[in-house]
Amino acid sequence: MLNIEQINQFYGESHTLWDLDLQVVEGKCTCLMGRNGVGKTTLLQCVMGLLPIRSGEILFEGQSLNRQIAERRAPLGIGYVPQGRQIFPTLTVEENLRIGLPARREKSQQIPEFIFELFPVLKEMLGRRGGDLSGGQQQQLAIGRALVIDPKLLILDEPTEGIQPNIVQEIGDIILRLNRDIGLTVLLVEQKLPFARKVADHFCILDRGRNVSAGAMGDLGDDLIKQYLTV
Ligand SMILES: Nc1ncnc2c1ncn2[C@@H]1O[C@H](COP(=O)(O)OP(=O)(O)OP(=O)(O)O)[C@@H](O)[C@H]1O
Repeated sequence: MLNIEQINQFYGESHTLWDLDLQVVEGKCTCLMGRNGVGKTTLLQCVMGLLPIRSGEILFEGQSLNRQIAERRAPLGIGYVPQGRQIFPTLTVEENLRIGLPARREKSQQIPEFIFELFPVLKEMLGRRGGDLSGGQQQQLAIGRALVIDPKLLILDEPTEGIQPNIVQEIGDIILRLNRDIGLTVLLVEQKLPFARKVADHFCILDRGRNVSAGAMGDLGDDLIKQYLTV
């Protein structure tokens, strides 16, 4: 569904992503892993059109995203939950959710009810300002906001970062439900190994901007973990 082919990315003169390939298979959950600073967020931002690539190609459903502006991603069906959530703190929960409505593939003025089935807390807090929510509730809002566009591919950047354990569990269950029951394709960055093992079918490990290993989650063994993931 998403094919990244030989991309190179630079911050100024600093070469950050090197000839990087990644395949995200339709209907599966792929977890991007690696230590801090290896380029995971940079890669997601390239996919979202928020950072330019110098060479290579990013294809979504066979169509090149290289020359498409960032705003085209949502109408094509790519939902994005950025690192740190980036909800609008002074807007209400409802206003945060409504932001995605114009980008829905099937136009609607209504926030889809299934978002409130997944996250009942958002319905209870519709009139609250985003900034007044707890970290876990903000993460649920960020995921809900990405789902408003009715995505085919959901991209999440460290959805469990700084979240209390019971909400981490809930977010894991929701990713599983979206992926396995509803068939949504998922690409996520995740550093917590048990969480990654629970939700993902495939892994891809980055090290210093390169894809150094990829495969089925069941094949992620101790050697790889020791070499590339433990601190
Ligand atoms: N705006 C920027 N300008 C210059 N260098 C940057 C910028 N953002 C990130 N970098 C550098 O690019 C490299 C990759 O960073 P990136 O945030 O993509 O890594 P990451 O794997 O997502 O790390 P983390 O797990 O800490 O979020 C790092 O060396 C980082 O310092």
